[in-house]
Amino acid sequence: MFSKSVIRSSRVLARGFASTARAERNVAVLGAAGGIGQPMSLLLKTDPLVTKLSLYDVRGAPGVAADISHVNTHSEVKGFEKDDIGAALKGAEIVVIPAGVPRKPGMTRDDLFNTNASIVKSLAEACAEHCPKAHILIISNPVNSTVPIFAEVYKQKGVFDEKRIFGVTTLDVVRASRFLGEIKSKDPKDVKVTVVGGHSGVTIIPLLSQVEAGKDVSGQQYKDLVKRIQFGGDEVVQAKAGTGSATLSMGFAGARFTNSLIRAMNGESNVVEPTFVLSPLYKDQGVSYFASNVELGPEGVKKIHPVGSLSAEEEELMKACLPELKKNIEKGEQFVKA
Ligand SMILES: NC(=O)C1=CN([C@@H]2O[C@H](COP(=O)(O)OP(=O)(O)OC[C@H]3O[C@@H](n4cnc5c(N)ncnc54)[C@H](O)[C@@H]3O)[C@@H](O)[C@H]2O)C=CC1
Ligand SMILES: O=C([O-])CC(=O)C(=O)O
Repeated sequence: MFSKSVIRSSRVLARGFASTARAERNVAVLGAAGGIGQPMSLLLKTDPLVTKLSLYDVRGAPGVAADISHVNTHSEVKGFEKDDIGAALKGAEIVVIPAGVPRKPGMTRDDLFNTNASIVKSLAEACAEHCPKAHILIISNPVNSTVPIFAEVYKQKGVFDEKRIFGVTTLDVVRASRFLGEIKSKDPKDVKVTVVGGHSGVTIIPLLSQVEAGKDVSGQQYKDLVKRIQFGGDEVVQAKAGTGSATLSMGFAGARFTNSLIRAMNGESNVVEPTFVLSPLYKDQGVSYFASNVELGPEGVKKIHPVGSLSAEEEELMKACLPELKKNIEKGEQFVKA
């Protein structure tokens, strides 16, 4: 699953290992025993760029850690019990957060707000105390609200750094590439679709007009493809029939984003991923967070790319996205301010 540049980067690290210290990259996962947490932690264990993995959950993390620690890669894995979050976060450079409840059929992501807002707020308080400089990768839904919640807690604690808080929207990008590749009979690795906006329903905007393979998709096929990308999460929720939402594909997507960030932290240039961050792009319309292509660097966000030129259809998608996104963001901010 890792790109040629990762393999190159890890070989550089491996070559340097005999004579120089390996770049330490400590990753903590909060919610590590869950449906996403387990496969994502396994993939992180297989990532040569991760050197230490701290697995935390309110239940079951030591067992998951014991299991994963037997995989024969060089990284060290430790599991932490409910009351040990401080120890789990100590020294973490990247904290990936899939803690919280998933959807059941008939629910929207916003229906998760009441439960997950409190979980994310308490985890933000713990991160602010124990690893305020770590990069934070938020997976817990509703991402459009949980990212502002996390940021507001950090502002209150005086440790906010807009460059280090990311909403993980990689699954939308993974789906867009897979679904477009499928209808065009192309290898998804050659079909890179930028997905902008947020992470729920109409706030998800795939920019198909900017991809060679997507330019000529039109009419009903275009509508169906956009709908499938926007509501791909529902497809999985329905198929799982009450037992949860996407976990395995999300584990893959979360590990991919983490790997991209580490490569950028290790000095690789031009590492670009769509992600939901504090953004100037639609600030004038009251939308303070927005997912777009972001160049990553050692300090996190290096450069936020503009969305580029939009087709008439994409302009319409943007009109539907912005008011919904604004509402979701404000709801998250108000939760902490109140
Ligand atoms: N950003 C995205 O693209 C996606 C986000 N999600 C979201 O990810 C979240 C997790 O989904 P699943 O792993 O399927 O759920 P799950 O229920 O299988 O796992 C969640 C884990 O979080 C743990 N947890 C609960 N409160 C915690 C706390 N305070 N501290 C640490 N751990 C805590 C639980 O014990 C459980 O092990 C959901 O909110 C879901 O909607 C799911 C798929 C894609
Ligand atoms: O649909 C859900 O609830 C989980 C999710 O965010 C996704 O699969 O994109």
